[in-house]
Amino acid sequence: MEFENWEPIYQDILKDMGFSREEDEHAASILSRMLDMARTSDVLVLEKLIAGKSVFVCGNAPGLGAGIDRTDTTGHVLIAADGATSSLIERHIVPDIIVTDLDGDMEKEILANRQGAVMVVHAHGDNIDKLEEYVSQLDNIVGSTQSVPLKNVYNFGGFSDGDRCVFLAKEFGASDITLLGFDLNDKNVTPVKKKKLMWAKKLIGDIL
Ligand SMILES: Nc1ncnc2c1ncn2[C@@H]1O[C@H](COP(=O)(O)OP(=O)(O)OP(=O)(O)O)[C@@H](O)[C@H]1O
Ligand SMILES: Nc1nc2c(c(=O)[nH]1)N=C(CO)CN2
Ligand SMILES: [Mg+2]
Repeated sequence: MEFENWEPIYQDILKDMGFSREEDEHAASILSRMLDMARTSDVLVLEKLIAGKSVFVCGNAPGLGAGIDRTDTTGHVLIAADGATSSLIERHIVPDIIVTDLDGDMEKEILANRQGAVMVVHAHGDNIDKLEEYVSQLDNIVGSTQSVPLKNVYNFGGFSDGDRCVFLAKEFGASDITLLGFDLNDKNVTPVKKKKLMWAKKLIGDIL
């Protein structure tokens, strides 16, 4: 997605959530410098995995486990949103791609990464400590930001991990996208999470 089309939505999200663009941009520049020395993947790897393929995007709603258990995912590309990785790994399923701001079960994400999952690692104003802790432990990393893209830190559109998975699948030309483990009206969540899910509902509704 072109940043000029994403920017007005991003500004609305910042205002609603009370997040700072300056802090997001600071985090992106820190990630960019880290990636100069980290084990990265070419962004074309994502295109190769996704283009023309049928994609399952896994969100971390309580129903994810049951959703996976009644779905045959073989032959499909699996994209896991951060915490959703755990339910997959517990079932010995390795996602092809993990989209993460590094606040899921990182032990499980590192395990999945060692078994081949490409990591789309997101920098924002509130996860600089996580970037410092985990980037050096990961392999096959593509950097992402919700603000202005940099040479090695991309903005595919989307805000929280789940909706960024859907934007990623769209950006790289998935033939179709199926959501598993998404309950965007979940009432058993904190007020901040509720707002994030509301934005996810709007953003996904606009592009799916
Ligand atoms: N009911 C739900 N509860 C949690 N996540 C959900 C739900 N339904 C869909 N999702 C999607 O699953 C994604 C991954 O969930 P995860 O719990 O790892 O959250 P996150 O994006 O890291 O956000 P947070 O900053 O709140 O931790 C979310 O970004 C969200 O889009
Ligand atoms: N600044 C900021 N940006 C975010 C945050 C957050 O907590 N702070 N959480 C997200 C969830 O994936 C996505 N983006
Ligand atoms: Mg997260």
